[in-house]
Amino acid sequence: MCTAITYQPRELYMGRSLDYEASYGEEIVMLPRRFPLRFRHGGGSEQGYAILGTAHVADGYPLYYDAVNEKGLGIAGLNFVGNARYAAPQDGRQNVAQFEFIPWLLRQCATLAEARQLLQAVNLTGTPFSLHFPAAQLHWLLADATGALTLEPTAAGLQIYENPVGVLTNNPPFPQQLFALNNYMHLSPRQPENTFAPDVPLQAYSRGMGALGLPGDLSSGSRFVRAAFTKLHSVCGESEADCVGQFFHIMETVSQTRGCCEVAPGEFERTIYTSCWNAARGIYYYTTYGNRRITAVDLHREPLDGTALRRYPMLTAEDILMQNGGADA
Ligand SMILES: C[C@H](CCC(=O)NCCS(=O)(=O)O)[C@H]1CC[C@H]2[C@@H]3CC[C@@H]4C[C@H](O)CC[C@]4(C)[C@H]3C[C@H](O)[C@]12C
Repeated sequence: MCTAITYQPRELYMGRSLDYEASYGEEIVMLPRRFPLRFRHGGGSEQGYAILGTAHVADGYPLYYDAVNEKGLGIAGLNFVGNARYAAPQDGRQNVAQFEFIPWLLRQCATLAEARQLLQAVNLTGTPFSLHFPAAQLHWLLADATGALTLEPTAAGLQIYENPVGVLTNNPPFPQQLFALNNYMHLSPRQPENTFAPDVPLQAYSRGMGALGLPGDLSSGSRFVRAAFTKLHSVCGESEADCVGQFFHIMETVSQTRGCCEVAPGEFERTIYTSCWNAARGIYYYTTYGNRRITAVDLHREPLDGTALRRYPMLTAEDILMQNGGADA
């Protein structure tokens, strides 16, 4: 499972959690403007916008999970197993294999409006990257500071939905996830009033009772509602650190603790990493299951006009500051 959100207290922050039982070996990967990209079904580009995100690099190719470009357009791919359908390559159309979708899009689009335009013509194919990597069944959250879209590849082609809450999880398809919010319209960060039976002496005996009924389990549908409620009521401070910290707090409400979701005997899903980028500044922050210290890679400290990928393996060891009893104590 995974959850992706946008969060825009002022500037736009966007990111995702990746929940899985195993890691493929994720790295923070910067693709510079002049990295030559060849597309599987023809064509390529010698240059375009620089991209920063999480990828698994295979044979020198960045298989991106989520990323942002230097213009602030960002995207995250999440599992959509059982519902994603890709097409076969077709003559006369722009054929893009799903594994090259993120670099293909972020390389050439500066804005959501440009992306929306370009997506009209795309034919997303199920072409596998290699025998080792069959096509992942995904859907995507795509956003810039003007808004967010959900992209779902179906048998009828790529469905493009406005995403007014800026949240995406896995199944069911996005329209059903969004519809489910209707069931929770009574939830509130304020204490409830007794409309149940005013003549019965009911009391709000604990804080937080306005959100009683917010689903607490780990299913996709429940994480969607919980992330939306938390994000939409989130209040955050002014500084970059305040906003980034608050973003990770929102994501903690949907994080997976090893042991609570068994996917095979003795195998458990966990939140392998959580990312958060400041779209305008091109700073990519992340935490991992093992290391909760926020680590960052800044696109603008990289050689943007380069030709070679720049790679930073994710840090996965806990980094605990011992505050007393040190050498100089
Ligand atoms: C497994 C992850 C989703 C986690 C998730 O949601 N787990 C819950 C299952 S459930 O939905 O709740 O049942 C997904 C998310 C992004 C994916 C990569 C995208 C690039 C590349 C595309 C290629 O085609 C295949 C290899 C490739 C490296 C992909 C591997 C894998 O597929 C990744 C990591």
